Formats: sequence, structure tokens, C-alpha cells
Amino acid sequence: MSGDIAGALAGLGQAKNTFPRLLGRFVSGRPMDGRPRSNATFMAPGTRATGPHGYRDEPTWWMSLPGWKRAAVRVGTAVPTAVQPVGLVMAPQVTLALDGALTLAGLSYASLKATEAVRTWQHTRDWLRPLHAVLGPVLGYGDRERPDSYIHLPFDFRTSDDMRIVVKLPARFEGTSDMKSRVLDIVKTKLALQDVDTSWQLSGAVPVLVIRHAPKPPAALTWRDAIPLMLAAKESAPLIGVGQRGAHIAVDLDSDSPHILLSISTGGGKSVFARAMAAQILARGGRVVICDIKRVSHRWARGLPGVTYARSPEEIHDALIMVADEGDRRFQMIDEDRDDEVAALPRVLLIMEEMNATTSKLVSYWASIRDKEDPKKSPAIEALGDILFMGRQARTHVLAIGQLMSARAMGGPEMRECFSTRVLARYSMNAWKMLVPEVWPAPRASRHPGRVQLVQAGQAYETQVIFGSEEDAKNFVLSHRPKLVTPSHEIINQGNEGDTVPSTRRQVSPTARPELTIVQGEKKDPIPVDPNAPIGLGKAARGGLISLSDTPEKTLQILRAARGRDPEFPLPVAEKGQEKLYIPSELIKWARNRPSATG
Ligand SMILES: Nc1ncnc2c1ncn2[C@@H]1O[C@H](COP(=O)(O)OP(=O)(O)OP(=O)(O)O)[C@@H](O)[C@H]1O
Repeated sequence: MSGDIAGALAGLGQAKNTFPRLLGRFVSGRPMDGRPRSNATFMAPGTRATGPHGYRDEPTWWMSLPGWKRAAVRVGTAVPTAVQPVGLVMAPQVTLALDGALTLAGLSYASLKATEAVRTWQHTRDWLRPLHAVLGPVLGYGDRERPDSYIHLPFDFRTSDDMRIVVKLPARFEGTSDMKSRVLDIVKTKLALQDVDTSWQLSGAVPVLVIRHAPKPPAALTWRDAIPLMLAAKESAPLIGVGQRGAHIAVDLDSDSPHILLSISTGGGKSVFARAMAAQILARGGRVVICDIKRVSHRWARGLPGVTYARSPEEIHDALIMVADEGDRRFQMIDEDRDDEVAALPRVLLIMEEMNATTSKLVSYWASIRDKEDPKKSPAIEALGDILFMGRQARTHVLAIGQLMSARAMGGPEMRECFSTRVLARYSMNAWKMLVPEVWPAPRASRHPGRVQLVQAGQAYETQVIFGSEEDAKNFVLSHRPKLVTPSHEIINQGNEGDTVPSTRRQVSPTARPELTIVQGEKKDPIPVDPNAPIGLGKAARGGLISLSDTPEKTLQILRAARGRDPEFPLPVAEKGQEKLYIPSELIKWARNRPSATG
């Protein structure tokens, strides 16, 4: 009996699927079995799925289409297929041309879809799944939950300034501050986001977390805008730029990191960065030693008080040894419990431009001059290592600059480890992995001029670096450098008699020797000169320290003329009556590098 009833019901069901009904469903876009699977109507797309298993969040792609679209797809496919045989017989050429056009359109559509599918797959593999793997269990989503069912992550979330990430939270999400910060930390870490704005919308049945990028650093930071910030910065923490939400980004050389490494590809703002730092150190009475194998990176600083400018491998060799000797002297003072005196000594910033080229030039230079009994390793590179290890106690800091700061370029991996602040711009992923692997995934490199990532203690800070012209930097130093800076303050390694530590390192240039020699022109026995005692131009010329012509008087004339004309002529450091006094080594360097100098 029950079999009869079942048979009758089946018969009724089949009776419903009559040809006219099927045709009606076909052309109206309804499901062919007559059972609706979403709330789509003929005109409106579906937003919810319905079916025997209750409600699902989203309908399938097909069922989300409004009825007219489904009908169009069906009719558009069926009609050409049906009329194909007739067409081939009646008008074969037109039919074949139409077939070709349809195939082409189909292929283009398929390849578009395939590209989109690959992009979605990569996006899911690289970002969504890794985020889901950590976040899912924390939010209590089961293994079978699809990441895109509760995370909305736009493809361009890293590059678009107005992107919006939405995480649907479970209805039971409590929203305690611990839980919120845990969820946010996971999202930021897994998606390599830096500072973000968040909105927790916890009321209602579907609580959500909405994340946006925090406001970016400003597009530019002009020198004029930066002056009050630079003047307000701590002496030990020169301002570098402005970060997200207008944060002032500075590195405290005493407490954060004594040395800074700059890895920026060509034209990316290395000199501009170094200029801003050097100007601030000088303006606060510090010393800056610039090792510039390219010779022209910091022309603005030449002749400025407090600056030692080394260009040739020989000068750089000596400059490094000079700074290391000064560090030794300071350490000896610390050893004698004279920390307060060391704290009052000028801070020293050593700028190493083009590290890669400089280290290899120093190595070959040493190989060309060393005697058999000399050590193999360049004493200058050894000195650089010593300076790096001295660090903050000796108030001596290194700004090492290069395009790709490999361990080799830095003179060894242990030397590179001394840089706990690393600044990168226009970097490749390889450079990022090599220099700051602790911050991963890497933020995308910006092409915006002056935009860098400053990495410290495992955290990257996007920063817009101060932009100043050479003139800006020079004027800043000249107008803010303390007038009380004395000649002895100006000179590294000039302490009281007893303070001098005999150098154990080998210097080679006459500029660093106690007895200075004639630079050029007529050979004459020089009078012994203390390299650090300021000297007048008359004494420099007549005593044979500088010789630029066949007589000392002509040399003096040249010097006096250059003093008024040449912006690179050293600045006087003291006065004796009417006479201006200069540092002998700076006069010698100027004479050697002046435009008409040949030697
Ligand atoms: N902080 C900044 N703000 C705005 N523009 C900048 C900034 N830094 C650099 N630039 C732009 O980039 C240009 C190149 O800068 P810079 O000379 O410092 O690069 P570099 O890395 O030293 O170049 P090179 O490798 O050729 O020595 C500048 O002239 C300027 O136009």
C-alpha cells in the first residue's frame, strides 16, 4: 500500500517536469528542477542561499545571478548550437566567421578568468591562508571554515591607501582588550601591516573588525618645516624625519643604537639623509668626519668648522685611524674614571660613503704600501672595526652608507652586526631578507622620493626623511653651531698633554703626522708644526707649511685671495689680534684639493 503512495507521488513529481514547464524554466533562468537555491529573482541578484541544508552565507556564483542573466547565458549558448547545422548548410562562410568570433570571445573571457583565478590563488596562498592558520583557531573557527568566509582582504591591501580589511568575528566574541590586541597583533604580523586604524563593531549578530592603514607620513618634509623639530630634538637623537600620524622619527645614538646603516640604491636619497644628520651633529657642536671616496657627495661641508673631509684612500685610511685613536683616548679617560670629561667632549659622527667601494679601495691601497713585516689586514679597516665596537661610550658613531650593504662590504659579518638601526629605501626583497630578516613579510618598497623604512628592534617605521639643500645644511650649521666651540673642541685627538694616547695604528698621510710637510711647489725644509695648533696664513706660507708658488710671498697672496673667493677654503677657528688662525691640516688638505692643484 505504502509502495503505491510513493509511486503516485513520484508520478506527480515527474508530471510537473513537462516539456513546456522545462522550457519555461530554461528561458526564464530558473533552476531546471524547479527548486530555488537562492533569493535571486528575475531582475535582482541573490544575496542568500536557500536549500535543503538550511541557509548558507552566500549563494554559489551561478545562483547569485539574477534570472535574466542566467537566461541570457542559456539561450546564448543553446541557440547558436541549435542553428549551427542549418547555418553550415545555408551560409557556411557567415556561420564559420560567427563561430570564429564566438570562440575568440570565449577564449578571451576564459583567459581573463584564468588570470583572475591565478591572482586569487596566489593571494590566498600568500596572505589569506597564513592569516587564517593563526587567526582561525584564536577566533574559534573550525578547520572546515574557508578563510574568505570571514576575512575580506582586498588584493591591493598593501598598496592602496584607502583599503579596508574586514574580519567577521564570531557572535560569541567577547571583545576584551587582551583578545582585541591578540587579534590585531596577528593580523598586523601576518599581513606585514605597520601602523593601522581599527574599528571594532561588536554590537549585533555579526561583530566585525575593520582595519585601515593609518595616515601615511607626509609627502615631503622641507628643511624649513624641520628646523623647529631639529632644534627641539635631543642632542643625542638627531631628527631623521616624520613617520605615520606625524610621529617624529629620531634615533637616539646613546640609548637606541650608536651606529646607523643606510642601504639605499642609487639616487634614493643617501646623501640627503647623511646631510641632515651631519648638519644636526655639527650644529650641536659635534665633529663630523666624512670619508667620501666619490669626493663630491658632501661639498657643502667642506671647510665648515668641525668637519674633516677625507677623499682619497690615503686620507680615508688616516681619517679612520685618527677617529679610532680618539676613541682609544676617550676609553683611557673612562678607565681613569673621567667619564664626565668624556661626556663633555664633542660627539663624533663618522660618515662612510659608498662602503662597498671604500673598503675595497682601502684593501688595495694597503696592499700597495704595506711592508713585508706589516700585518695583512688593512689597519684602516681594523680601525673601523674598533670604532664600531667602541660605540656610545666613546660618543663616536658611524653612519655607513651603501647601495647593498653585504657583510663583505662592511668588512665582515660581525662589523655589520654593530648596526642595530638599519634604514632601507628602494630595496629588493633580497636586500630586505639579508639586512632585516626579523621583519617579515617585508613592507613594499616605495618609489616616493625620501620615503624610507627605518628598522629598529624588529619594527619597521615608514619615514619621510628631511629634505634640505646643501645651502640649507650649511646655513643651519653656521647659524646654530655653538659659538663657544673652542679650537680644542674642534680637533679630534687634541686633549691635554697627558691625554694623548700613542697610536698603535699605522698612519700614512702627512696630514696626520706631527710634522707637516710642503704640499706643492718649491721644496724647502718645513718648520716643525703642531698639526693641531691654529696657525696664521703668513706663518703657514713663510714657514713652508704651504707652498703654492715660487716664493712664500706669492703663496701668501694666493692664500689670501682664495680665502675671500673659494667657498671651500677652511674657516678660521681662532683669532690672534687682527690675524685669523686656521687648522694646519685643513690648510694642507685645501691646498691639495684646490681646483688648480695638480698633486
Ligand atoms: N628626503 C627627500 N625628500 C624629497 N626628495 C628627496 C629626498 N631625498 C632625496 N630626494 C630626491 O632624490 C634625489 C637624489 O638624492 P641623493 O643625491 O641623496 O641620492 P643618492 O642616493 O645619494 O644618489 P647617488 O647614489 O647618485 O649618490 C634628490 O636630488 C632629491 O630630488
